[in-house]
Parts: sequence; structure tokens; C-alpha cells
Amino acid sequence: MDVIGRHADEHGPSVRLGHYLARDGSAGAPVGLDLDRPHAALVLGKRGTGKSHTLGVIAEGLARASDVTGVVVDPLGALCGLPDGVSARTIEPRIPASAVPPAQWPELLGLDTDSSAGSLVWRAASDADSLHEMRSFLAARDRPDAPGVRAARNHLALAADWNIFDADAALGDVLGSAVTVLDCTRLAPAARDAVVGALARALYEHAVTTDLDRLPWLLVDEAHVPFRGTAAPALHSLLTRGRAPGVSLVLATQRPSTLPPVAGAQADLLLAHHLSSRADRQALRDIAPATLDETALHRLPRDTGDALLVDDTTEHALTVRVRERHTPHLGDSPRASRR
Ligand SMILES: Nc1ncnc2c1ncn2[C@@H]1O[C@H](COP(=O)(O)OP(=O)(O)OP(=O)(O)O)[C@@H](O)[C@H]1O
Repeated sequence: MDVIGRHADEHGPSVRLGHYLARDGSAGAPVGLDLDRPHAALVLGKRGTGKSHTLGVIAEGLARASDVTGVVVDPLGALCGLPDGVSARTIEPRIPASAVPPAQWPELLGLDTDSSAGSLVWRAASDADSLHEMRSFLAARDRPDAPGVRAARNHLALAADWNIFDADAALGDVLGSAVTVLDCTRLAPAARDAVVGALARALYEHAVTTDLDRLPWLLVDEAHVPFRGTAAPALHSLLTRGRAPGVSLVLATQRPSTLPPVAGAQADLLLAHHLSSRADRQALRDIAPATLDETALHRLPRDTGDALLVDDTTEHALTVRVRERHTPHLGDSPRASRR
């Protein structure tokens, strides 16, 4: 099997991704994806072209391979079917409030940092280690009628309702299973941002401070959302610095034009399913200008599950058909005809 992301003479774990796709639409030789070295990969495509499915295929490979571990941020519930067939578990994410840097708390809660409420929340986060302590800090310290106090208290009450903050949560626990799917289907975007940011920072910290026995992969579906919120700096630094200590990142999005340029600049693997908007096709061209000319863009496969694969390591672009998953794909849009 040809394995992309590494040279032909290199070895190690890989995931079977699918088959080469010939010009006449027939399936060719099997193609795998390297899991031996750390990678930064983008999975792009308009809605329904197979991005979540492709993440599922990679997650299945991670669950089966030794010496790697995977964490999947699943906002649509498409990957929650993994435990049925492979060594994986699905959990609702929990993070300690202290995993969000104090300076990010105002933005996380939609407060202006310079507002009274924003600066109170910032001070509370600097002073306390848990959400409970932050709320006690506000309750004890300021008069209820002082500027911003009521708003700060209300916003922290809202954060408590997200149900993601747990003082005893240990982020390292997500690495205890071959693959951990974080079921984020019920989370508001801001809460999901808090989870993704905390996780990206924790994985990086873990990698630089520990002698890793398994290389971690973070897979993020709908990645354009956290890149717009408080998770952006953490994802940014994972993209630029994560591979050196061994952390891989796979970002899937239907909106490549909304990703920051660093995502394209750092990605060494690109899987492009069909894209129809001019802005997104141009974004794809900007990401891989050396390998993607106008002709290649016009050859972007149209069928669900088919993708153009650009491998920076070997500087090749090829067309693949992603294989079917061994585990159920959940989270499809509801269909009246299936009722
Ligand atoms: N390679 C494939 N082989 C078989 N079925 C596939 C393949 N890729 C996708 N599908 C099926 O196509 C449908 C859409 O796939 P998927 O949900 O992965 O698309 P998506 O691009 O993530 O969509 P969205 O942007 O709406 O999340 C699903 O029912 C999925 O099972």
C-alpha cells in the first residue's frame, strides 16, 4: 500500500484511507496515511462531501494503531459511533476553569475586556482556580450595585450552565484511551471554544513536558468555528509548534476561506473534497500554490467521499476515494424519508 505523508522507504503505523481514483472513476491501488510522524492536515469540502466521514476513517486508524492516541472534537455527533467497533470511547467534555487563561475569560463570556464586568471577570479568574471560586470571589468582594457586578455574576452563571467546568477534570485523561471522542453536540460555540482551546494547550504542554509513549492526534470537525473564537491562539500555536514535540492536528472545515493563512502555511497534508464557492476554491489554491494550478482545481472530484490529496512530503497531488467506515457514521441531517 502506498502511504502518503512519508517517503516510500519509510515505515511505521498508518491508516488505510481508501484507494487511488483513476480518471475513468475506477478504484486503483490502496492508499494509506502516515501515522508514524506528526502531521498537520486539512480536510476541506462543502457540506455533505464527506469531511466528517474522512475524520472517522482517520480516527478508526488511530484506534487500531499502536503508539498513537487520538482526541476528536465532534460538534455534529458524526463520530460518536466509534465505540461500537473500535477501541474508542465517547465522553461529554469537562475542563477545569483554570484551563482557560484569565485574560480570555471576558471574551469567552462575550464581555469587553475594558468593561467593568469584563475586568471583574478577569480579576476573578486570576484570583480563583474554579468557577465556584470565581463566583464566590464576586459574591464576597464587590457590592451588588457596583458597576459591572451584576453583569459579571450573570455571565458566570451562564458559564456554569454550559456544564463543562469541573475543578477535578484532568485533561490528560483524554489520552488514556486509544481514541476519545468529545461529544460537543450540546455545547454552545463559546463552550466548545473553551474545550478546544484548553485541549490544544494541554496536549502541547503534555508533549513538551513528558516523554511521550504514544504520539497524540487532535481531530477537530467544523474547525472554522473555534478559529473565530477564544480557541484560535491555542490552535494557532499547535499548528506552528505542535509537531516538534509530537502533536498532530487534523482540521476539517467546509469554509477554508475563513481559516487563517497559518493553517494553509503549516499543513503538510491536504484532503480536498468538492468545493463550489469561488472564495473557498481560491483559498485552496492559496494553500497549495505549488501543486494546485487552475487545471487541478477544475479536477476537484465531485462525488461524496472522493478527494484531491496533496502531500507536501512528496510534493504530489493525487485523487483518492476514501473507504467506507467500519463503524457507524452518525449525525447525518434528519431526513423525512427515513422516518
Ligand atoms: N467515503 C465515503 N464512503 C461512503 N459514504 C460516505 C463517504 N464519505 C461520506 N459518506 C457519507 O456521505 C454523507 C455525508 O458525509 P459527511 O457527513 O462526512 O459530510 P460532511 O462533509 O462532513 O458534511 P457536513 O459539512 O454537513 O458536516 C454521510 O452519510 C456519510 O456516511
